[in-house]
Amino acid sequence: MTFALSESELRESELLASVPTGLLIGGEWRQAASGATFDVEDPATGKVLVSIADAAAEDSLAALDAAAAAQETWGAVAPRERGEILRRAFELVTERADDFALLMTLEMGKPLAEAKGEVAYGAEFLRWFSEEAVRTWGRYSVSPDGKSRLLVQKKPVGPCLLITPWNFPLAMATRKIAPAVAAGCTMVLKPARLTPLTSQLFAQVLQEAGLPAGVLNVVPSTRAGATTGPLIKDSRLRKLSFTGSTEVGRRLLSDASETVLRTSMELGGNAPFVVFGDADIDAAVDGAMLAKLRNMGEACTAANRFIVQDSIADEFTEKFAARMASLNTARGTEPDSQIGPMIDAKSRDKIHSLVTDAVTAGATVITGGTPVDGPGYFYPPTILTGVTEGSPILSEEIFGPIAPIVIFSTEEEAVRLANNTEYGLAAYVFTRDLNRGLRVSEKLDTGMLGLNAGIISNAAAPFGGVKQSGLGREGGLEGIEEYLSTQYVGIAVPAEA
Ligand SMILES: NC(=O)c1ccc[n+]([C@@H]2O[C@H](COP(=O)([O-])OP(=O)(O)OC[C@H]3O[C@@H](n4cnc5c(N)ncnc54)[C@H](O)[C@@H]3O)[C@@H](O)[C@H]2O)c1
Ligand SMILES: O=CCCC(=O)O
Repeated sequence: MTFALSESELRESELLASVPTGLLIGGEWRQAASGATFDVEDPATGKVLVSIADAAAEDSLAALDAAAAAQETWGAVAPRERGEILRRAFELVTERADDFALLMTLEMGKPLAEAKGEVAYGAEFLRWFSEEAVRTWGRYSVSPDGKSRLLVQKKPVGPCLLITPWNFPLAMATRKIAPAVAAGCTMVLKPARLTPLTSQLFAQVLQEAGLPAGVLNVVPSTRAGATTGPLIKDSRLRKLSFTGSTEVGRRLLSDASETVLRTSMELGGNAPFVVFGDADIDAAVDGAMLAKLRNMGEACTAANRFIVQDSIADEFTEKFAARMASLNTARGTEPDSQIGPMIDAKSRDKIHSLVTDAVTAGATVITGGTPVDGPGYFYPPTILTGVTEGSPILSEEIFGPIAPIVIFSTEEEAVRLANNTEYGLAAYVFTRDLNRGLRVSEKLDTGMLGLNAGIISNAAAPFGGVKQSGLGREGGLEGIEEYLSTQYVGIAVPAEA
């Protein structure tokens, strides 16, 4: 007996069939040397979407050979030409926004509307760095004693290893690839094992946009450490840019120290969301929904701890809980889906154990708190009150739609609670008092802060953290600097004619 595919199933299978399944090495799509492949699954159903080549060390070394061979020629390409490739890639990604969005929803689970938001956000890095490619300024100056001249010039840092996470499969890739292209670097990209398909499609689009062979090489793999380790030890590699957990970042930093490899580390977060008694409560609830539920809470910028002043805590909690409880949890391809599945069973189970530990320690569940039955790794939006200080849910990155609320009474206490974490990526502050907002922003140890704003990500802004949230910045004027090295040339005073 045969069953006809529905229109949406047909669209999904056509799109999946169009994604390259090989490794991209030196401009060619090829199988892994061992012939190994791995399955990519849909987290909403657990079904296999497609199988792709599984790179091992010999493949990633071949990718580095290709990147190293292409570096000199690529570094000499005119900045305007590099910028125009990025601009064409921006246009192609934008034209194919529906394909990229559906692919991300299929492999990562986020609702289609969110996936479309990520396409727009991810594409902005291509546009932004297409404009920055021609602005890598050096300088020429007279030395203070007048006895020489100082020329400072910027050069591409050289072949880079880029390692990306699963939560924003397009934007985390474009945020690294676009500045590397703009700066004239060649690359080996190792996308996350759980979401390699978006990077595969994006690499194909870059080829269409005119990126020369060998500039970008892509090696999806199930053995991340074994595949990338030999590259980190190889003196031809000049830069490692990693986005992922603090735990893995710490390990990579240690490995990179052997060759004193230049690194950028975009790591985990534990963002406080502070609401003062003088805040516009409805605006704070709108902000809380964005800061907590963007990407179902699977974002490094996600509000992880809600720190709310006692005078407005009941009103804020009631309004926030009503909004959280009203959301529809469903496969991201369903038109009414607002919350898709968590990425995998391990992630869903970790979230649930943080919730149950908090409850055992005395917290109250206001809404949610129980995994959704059935296929897929769904967890409902959840609010906890009465969470005790020292509870793991306040110190660990939750990475799910859970909002623990703690109450404070003075500004000093709010700052102390907010800073009580090893992380320092993002924070959010809601107050009508601008002076207070600025005063508190100066006291919070984070790389980024939303003042009366629940979303801060922007290609034109320097994204990154302090403390154990990482090193370096992506996006903004700063982003291209991560891919440039500075060379100083001391020049004798020009001789008299
Ligand atoms: N600061 C940021 O900009 C930012 C952005 C997105 C995600 N993140 C963080 O990423 C984490 C979620 O992503 P994840 O679960 O994919 O993180 P992860 O650290 O498990 O994996 C990230 C990437 O590193 C690879 N990897 C894992 N072990 C490795 C090893 N030993 N050697 C080399 N590569 C290795 C993975 O395959 C993946 O490609 C969260 O902590 C989140 O906060 C940070
Ligand atoms: O997960 C963290 C990255 C999210 C972002 O770029 O806004």
